[in-house]
Amino acid sequence: MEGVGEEEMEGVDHLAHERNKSEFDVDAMKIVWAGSPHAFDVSDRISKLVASDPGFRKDNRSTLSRKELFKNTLRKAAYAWKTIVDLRLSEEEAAKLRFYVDEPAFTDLHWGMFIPAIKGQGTEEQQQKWLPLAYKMQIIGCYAQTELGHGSNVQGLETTATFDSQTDEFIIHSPTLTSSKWWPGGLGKVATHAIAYARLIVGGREHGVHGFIVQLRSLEDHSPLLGITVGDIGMKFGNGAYNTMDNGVLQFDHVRIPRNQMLMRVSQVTCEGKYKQSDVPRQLVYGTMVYVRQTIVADASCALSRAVCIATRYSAVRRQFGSQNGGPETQVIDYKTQQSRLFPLLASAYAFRFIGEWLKWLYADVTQRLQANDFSTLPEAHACTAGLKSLTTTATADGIEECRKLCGGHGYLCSSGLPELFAVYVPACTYEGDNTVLLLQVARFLMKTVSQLGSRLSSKKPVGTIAYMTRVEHLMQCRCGVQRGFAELSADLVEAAVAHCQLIVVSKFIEKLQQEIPGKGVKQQLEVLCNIYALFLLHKHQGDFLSTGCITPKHAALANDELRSLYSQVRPNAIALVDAFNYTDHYLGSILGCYDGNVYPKLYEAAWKDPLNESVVPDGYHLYIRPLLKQEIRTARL
Ligand SMILES: CC/C=C\C/C=C\C/C=C\C/C=C/C(=O)SCCNC(=O)CCNC(=O)[C@H](O)C(C)(C)COP(=O)(O)OP(=O)(O)OC[C@H]1O[C@@H](n2cnc3c(N)ncnc32)[C@H](O)[C@@H]1OP(=O)(O)O
Ligand SMILES: Cc1cc2nc3c(=O)[nH]c(=O)nc-3n(C[C@H](O)[C@H](O)[C@H](O)COP(=O)(O)OP(=O)(O)OC[C@H]3O[C@@H](n4cnc5c(N)ncnc54)[C@H](O)[C@@H]3O)c2cc1C
Repeated sequence: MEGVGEEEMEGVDHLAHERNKSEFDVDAMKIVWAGSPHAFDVSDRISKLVASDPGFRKDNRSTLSRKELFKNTLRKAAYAWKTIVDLRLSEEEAAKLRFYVDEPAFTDLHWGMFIPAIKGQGTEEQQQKWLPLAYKMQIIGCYAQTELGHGSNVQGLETTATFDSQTDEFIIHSPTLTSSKWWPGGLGKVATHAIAYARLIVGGREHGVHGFIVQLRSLEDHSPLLGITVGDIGMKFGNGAYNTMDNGVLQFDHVRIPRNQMLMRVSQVTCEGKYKQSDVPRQLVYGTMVYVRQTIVADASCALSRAVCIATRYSAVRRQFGSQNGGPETQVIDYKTQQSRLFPLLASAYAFRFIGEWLKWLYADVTQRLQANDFSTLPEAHACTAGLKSLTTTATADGIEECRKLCGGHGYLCSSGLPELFAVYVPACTYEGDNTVLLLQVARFLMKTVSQLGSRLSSKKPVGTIAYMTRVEHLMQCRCGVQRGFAELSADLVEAAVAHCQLIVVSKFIEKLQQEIPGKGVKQQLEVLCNIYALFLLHKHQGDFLSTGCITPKHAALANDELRSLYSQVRPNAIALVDAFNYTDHYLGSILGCYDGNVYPKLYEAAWKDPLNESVVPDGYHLYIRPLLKQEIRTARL
């Protein structure tokens, strides 16, 4: 490294003056962010464990070829498993460890979808057989639903599962090219088993899409089993990024599996070839998606807070213009324009944290009710998970990109961590349900509720997240008909669905503030953030609020004045508010966001480590540069 003194690299906290300005107890806020003292302890311990272990180093990802990258991911997954076993980590600690390793891998799908699918849709017997193997990773599973021709339209899947009563087996088959499974993570190169979704055919009759446990690869030598064609679907968006994952393609050629490998909690096929439906609603076949959507909402705040932490710290370090009498220039975080772009994202990170917490509670509640055969809250749980997944992932992906822009040119460097964060995160707007398709589900739920409000026959009063509807006068007077024009009005209905979900986020943030929150100044800071979140939305959508007569122009102006004042209140606390996320430099993976704010020497040093700088004269000079300079280009071999 050239030109950087040791003292500039080590030990000095360049953000100390910012930290000294804060007006609240950061340690208490860390507990609020983590959810509880216990959750903080686990998260803090495990994040430090991962950060201090060279086996989990991740700063070289963008320079590796796909093959090297993938092999490195396999190594890390194996090393993570060894660490989990050696240290006898609990399930909670193990999940945190995978989280802080921070690399998309087949294990996400194994633990995040394969196991939950068996738990949610398998019978007791099936769970007893498969879960111990999966927990010990003696089998590795993926979730194979999407096909080349159909993803959103699950009922349009073409793979078939035909019951053969002679052998007591299902024959799993891909009848067309478009029925090839396409996208499942972990499928391409690793999974030994899949939960494959296929149209069930019994005695010549079709019974819709069901899940089946299918072995794909030999447990001895990993070769595909008879009738299975399987591979990776190729490079995806961004260098490094999600290419650590082996999203796969899979074709079945009349693959036979025993009858007891159909997931039979929701419906069963007997050995005589009888199809039986349990009392539970058919939609429970979609249960794994509801579960994962809920975890995606909980994770959105992690990705957004990470980007916000980077952009906030860097905005306090970066100075441009405004030097007075040769003094320092202005920190860019002091520009009102920077604040008006950054602080709503900081507020969103906190808002999404709390909505994630609440959704976890809602999911646990609906699960408990389902076990007691109470299905009444399932439609609301579906609408909430679908809608909030859509809202939080869209806002988070857009927010990460905005944070990159807030960091100016340096935000475009891979060493800022933001390009990779965006590339890894943005598919969340598509997987587990395209965000528009999911909002249409919310709209459908809202319209159904409105039509019931208008019906004299219905005695149902809306409760939970739709209770407010009884207080909206024109909705109460609405007389159904809404279902008829649904497709025509769908673009507007999607906007209504977003507004409904925003209302949930704001009201749950307000509810959070009604709880006791210990720690000096902590509640006050959260109140400021909550007001920013709500007023920013009001400001952004003031056209809608004004045109519907919900507010007057005077209200709109007052809201905007208040917003500016709130930004000034956040300013001295901004660094402490992102410190409260308690992220290690390893997890952040960003020179711009490093804790000590010593950005420039680190950027300078990192540049010299780039493989292109290994030689002063680049490879290719003699072939392509010198002939150009010497005007010998016509004779050069190109
Ligand atoms: C810890 C981390 C964990 C895991 C790792 C996380 C991420 C790893 C990265 C990636 C993994 C990605 C995995 C995947 O992407 S898996 C594939 C996901 N695919 C989808 O999400 C497809 C989206 N499509 C659908 O969900 C459905 O097909 C859709 C709901 C759009 C339409 O279904 P269908 O046509 O059958 O239904 P409708 O006629 O519209 O509705 C009928 C009825 O059912 C209700 N409904 C629909 N879905 C559900 C549900 N999930 N739960 C409950 N109820 C549901 C719907 O509202 C209708 O009700 P009603 O109006 O009363 O008739
Ligand atoms: C990184 C990644 C990982 C994935 N992992 C898995 C996995 O592990 N397992 C698995 O099974 N799948 C997986 N998927 C697949 C994923 O679930 C689907 O891609 C997703 O559900 C969207 O479906 P689609 O691709 O068919 O999109 P499409 O439905 O083809 O969407 C294309 C466009 O059409 C629009 N559209 C579609 N239907 C409607 C409608 N009714 N009304 C209005 N507009 C509509 C959409 O909004 C979108 O703009 C993964 C995908 C990605 C990108």
